[in-house]
Amino acid sequence: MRVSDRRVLVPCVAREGKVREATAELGEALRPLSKTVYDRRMTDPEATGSDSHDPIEARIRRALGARSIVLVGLMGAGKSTVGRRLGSRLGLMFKDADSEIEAAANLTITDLFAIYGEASFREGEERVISRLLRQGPMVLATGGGAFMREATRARIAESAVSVWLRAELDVLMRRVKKRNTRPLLQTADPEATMRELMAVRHPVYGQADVVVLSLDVSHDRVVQDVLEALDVCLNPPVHGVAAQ
Ligand SMILES: Nc1ncnc2c1ncn2[C@@H]1O[C@H](COP(=O)(O)OP(=O)(O)OP(=O)(O)O)[C@@H](O)[C@H]1O
Ligand SMILES: O=C(O)C1=C[C@@H](O)[C@@H](O)[C@H](O)C1
Ligand SMILES: [Mg+2]
Repeated sequence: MRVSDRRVLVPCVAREGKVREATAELGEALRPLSKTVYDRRMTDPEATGSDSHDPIEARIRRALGARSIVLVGLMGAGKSTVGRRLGSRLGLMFKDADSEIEAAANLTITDLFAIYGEASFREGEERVISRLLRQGPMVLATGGGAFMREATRARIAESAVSVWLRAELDVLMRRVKKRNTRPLLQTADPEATMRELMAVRHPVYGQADVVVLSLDVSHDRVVQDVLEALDVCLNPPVHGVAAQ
């Protein structure tokens, strides 16, 4: 089953640490049981799709196979810092597209924008992400604008599970104030700029497979929310099937 196939996969939304399933286009009864769950249900009709003795990290790794986890979202959402911790929980390599672009160009993003302009940065970003996606499985933190590019979204859908780290404006602004290395926010009114970016980008970030709120809580709490949301998406609980 492909995660990008929304006809069969339930998009998941984590709200305030509590993972819940959003709408599924297919009814629950149409979702096939895995052989293991089917066997377990012979003796325990209440059994669900996940095995409590099987650590969440192992379940996710197994369901991912060769696919990567790609984090998307605005500047300050936590893609880099949460992503690194997520990679370490899952035993997956972590890559940050922004750092990879800087390494490839031997320039900072600020200098790349200043010398070559944003359009050239975006082309480089598309190429770097495409290369990284071929090197998975990994946890990949993208730059805030990367998912806005259709070709990049298509590549991510083919070879990864995408996670939108969604944060409120005040949380983002508190976080981005720590550094002045983001060219797009070097404006007279960075908060207004961020608000405009939210209006344009949120509908596109909303195409990600999984949405997790990046709340004003510890990094580790957000990592746990991402793991739980991924688990629900990749290993959906089985409900509503009558006992045999
Ligand atoms: N859950 C969190 N709790 C506390 N601080 C956080 C949390 N998430 C992110 N931060 C802090 O916010 C800042 C930005 O985080 P991070 O760099 O991970 O964001 P990003 O999505 O990669 O955006 P950018 O690439 O623009 O920095 C960092 O200082 C980070 O430590
Ligand atoms: O949101 C954006 O468009 C950007 C975010 C950063 O991660 C960098 O990729 C760059 O500063 C552009
Ligand atoms: Mg980052």
